[in-house]
Amino acid sequence: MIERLQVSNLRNLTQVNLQSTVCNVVIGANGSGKTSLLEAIFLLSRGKSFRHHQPKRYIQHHQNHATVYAKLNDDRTLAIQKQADATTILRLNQATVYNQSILTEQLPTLLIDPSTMDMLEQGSASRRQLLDWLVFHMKQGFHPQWVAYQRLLKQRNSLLKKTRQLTQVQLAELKSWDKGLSNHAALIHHYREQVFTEWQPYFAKSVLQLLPSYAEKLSLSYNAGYDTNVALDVQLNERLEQDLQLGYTRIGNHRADIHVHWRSDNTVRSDDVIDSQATNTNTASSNHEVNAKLPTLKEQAANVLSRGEKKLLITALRLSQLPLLLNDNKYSASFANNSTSRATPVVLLDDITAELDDRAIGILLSTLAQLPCQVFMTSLTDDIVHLVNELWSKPRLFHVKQGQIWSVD
Ligand SMILES: Nc1ncnc2c1ncn2[C@@H]1O[C@H](COP(=O)(O)OP(=O)(O)OP(=O)(O)O)[C@@H](O)[C@H]1O
Repeated sequence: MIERLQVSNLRNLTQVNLQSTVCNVVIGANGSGKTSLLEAIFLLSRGKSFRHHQPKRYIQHHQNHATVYAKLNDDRTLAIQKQADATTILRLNQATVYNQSILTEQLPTLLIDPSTMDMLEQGSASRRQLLDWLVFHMKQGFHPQWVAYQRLLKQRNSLLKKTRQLTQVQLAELKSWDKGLSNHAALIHHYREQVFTEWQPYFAKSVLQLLPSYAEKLSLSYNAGYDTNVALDVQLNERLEQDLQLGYTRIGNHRADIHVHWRSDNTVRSDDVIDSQATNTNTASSNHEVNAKLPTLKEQAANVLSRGEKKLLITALRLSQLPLLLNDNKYSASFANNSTSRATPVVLLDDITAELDDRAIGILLSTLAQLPCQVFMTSLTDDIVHLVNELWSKPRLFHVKQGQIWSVD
């Protein structure tokens, strides 16, 4: 859990130094710096912003670098410095580290914010990242495979981009990359599929809590990005001509996706049946018939749900990952070996009241309050403070104005 957080030169946060607790509520007007605070924590955990890829966008104007430092409750310290030329300096317990995944492992962050609310309609990247966040934290072997796969994919794509006609030497090189890609792909798919299978019942439970009228109607499916019954290199070989024309690799783990499906109830109530039969004098059907069958409709949930319901669905997708991660033995064991406590996930909830009604906010917060995680939530008003006080003991309340943050208690 983050006990102390220091941020400097990130957007309008010139110097922030705050002591945090399990539940932290950050209140301020539009443009005051609330999201920037969550962005700082996310940057420390993931090495990138959730708003802009280029550091110069979030480094404070006229400054060379932005820095985020956190001291955790077991005295571990984490720090990141991002420079305008995208150079990154990472520190764990004051020692320089060269791999962001080391900090990510120490500080798992889960973001629920309005900008990800169209992830159901967008391309597959954000949905794939959702699954990969879980896989990263639950399967230690996943990350090295993923890094190796990405490296080979990059080489392959730059060759495909360069030419439409391969020389014999290039073809041989491409085939050896494809072999490597195929081996990594099989393992990446294996990890993803395992985690996906474990995730499904947790998702169903979250839907039951957050969207009870859709319980049993919403389901998840995982698409590996290629036909997993055939080795990836065989498929890449078969469609090499098409990839050469496209200039990139069309199939593989990098195209994996998660879909949320909505399925209609295929029965209608008995009185509906009676009503519809009343207009049909020729029918011989009995009025006692209870369940009439209608064809089951199935389509992408995004086409059916309202905006508020979509937000709840995305919240359910993210929130359902936390109890799974916390119940996962490997996740707990990996931290038991070399530290006094496992990493407490940090949930970042931006603009909590946007598009959610009071009932949904109540369910979301009470679900979070039951999980052993740390929460930073932002809000324009203090309407939620009363509820937060009921659910958490000693939450901390912060006010933000023009990049200045102070604790109210
Ligand atoms: N690179 C930058 N340097 C300095 N200030 C910046 C930079 N980028 C953005 N800002 C400013 O930082 C301020 C804080 O933005 P932020 O998105 O954190 O506000 P917010 O409190 O979350 O607002 P809202 O409630 O409207 O979402 C904005 O006023 C913005 O103009």
